Amino acid sequence: MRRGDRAHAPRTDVAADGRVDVTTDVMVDAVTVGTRAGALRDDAGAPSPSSGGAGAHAIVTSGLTKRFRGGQVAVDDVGLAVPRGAVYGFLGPNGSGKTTTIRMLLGLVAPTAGTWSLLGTPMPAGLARALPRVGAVVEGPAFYPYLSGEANLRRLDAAGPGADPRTARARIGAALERVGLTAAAGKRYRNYSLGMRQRLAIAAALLVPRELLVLDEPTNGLDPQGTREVRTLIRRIAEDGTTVFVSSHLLSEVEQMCTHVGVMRTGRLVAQGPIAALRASGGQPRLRVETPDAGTAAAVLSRAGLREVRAGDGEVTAVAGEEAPERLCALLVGEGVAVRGFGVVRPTLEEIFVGLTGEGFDVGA
Ligand SMILES: Nc1ncnc2c1ncn2[C@@H]1O[C@H](COP(=O)(O)OP(=O)(O)OP(=O)(O)O)[C@@H](O)[C@H]1O
Repeated sequence: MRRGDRAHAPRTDVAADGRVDVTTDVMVDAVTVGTRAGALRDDAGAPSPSSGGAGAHAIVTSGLTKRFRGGQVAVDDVGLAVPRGAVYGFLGPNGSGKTTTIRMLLGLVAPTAGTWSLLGTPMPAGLARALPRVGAVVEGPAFYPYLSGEANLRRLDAAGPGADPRTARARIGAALERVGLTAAAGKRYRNYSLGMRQRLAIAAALLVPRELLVLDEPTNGLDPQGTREVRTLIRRIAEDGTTVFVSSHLLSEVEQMCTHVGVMRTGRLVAQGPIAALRASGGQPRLRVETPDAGTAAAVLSRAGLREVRAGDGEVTAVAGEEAPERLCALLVGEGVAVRGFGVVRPTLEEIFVGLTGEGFDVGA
């Protein structure tokens, strides 16, 4: 990962506060961040929507923009690159433009500017060709409360394009099985928990084989149990080879189930890349010592050659470096430091985002 490299078609903006923001159309297997310092990425070629993203990407957008009547820019120059096989977390606070982006991707609303491709097919010309390979739960299908889950799927299946009635039973059975609702197939929809309802919606999207599944906030409003169920299901679907593009306003959730992340803030994509690369970009792990003797501990660690030693109230931190933690612990104790807690901590994704973008990450806002 190199700081300062510029991704494909870089554009430099100077904001009113003098902040220099280098953003890019798209990125590939790397982290791209709009930061004060500039873009951050690995060296890689960039996919382009017009070439269908070179086939390696399920979604590519370039300069995707939506300005609503009245002038509000909901999505501003967004360059997504979603590799095939990824579970891509589209993260951002409420109102940051996630749903509008998803609606544009699926052809539900026309972009004001920009280009995009789905499964290697330039849009919107290829919508009819690509959409049958894309499952989506955006607004949620309308289910009848008095019908069972299975009966609801039967209705949706019959209405689906090209559904062969001879294979409907097997198709519905497989979809229910896939989302873990076989045992509850005969139960009325109105008696389903919220988690079961969400899984049924996903089953409806999977009635035919899909290469890409797009889910808009699938765990919104679910209790912890329902959230776990949906998270597990998403992982399983991805293991079967389907690319999943899932929006969320919860960083912890994205961290738990996604391989890649794109972060939206006020309509702009401010960071994007594999979670592992993003984590690695956050710097080295830090040693954290809880002690009432912070001054002494800091001196001992400095003498031991540790960098960035910081003494706070009841704790000392430093870059962990090469030294074995157990040796450092023994050293501290040997110097008479009362060690109450000792560990090596990695920066959280939230801390990394703040470090990279220079802004807080208040996704709950
Ligand atoms: N049809 C519309 N007309 C005008 N403004 C709109 C319209 N749809 C969305 N917006 C505005 O665009 C911005 C982005 O909304 P969007 O729903 O895409 O965000 P989001 O990140 O999905 O948030 P949420 O999770 O709350 O839906 C918001 O300020 C919203 O009020």
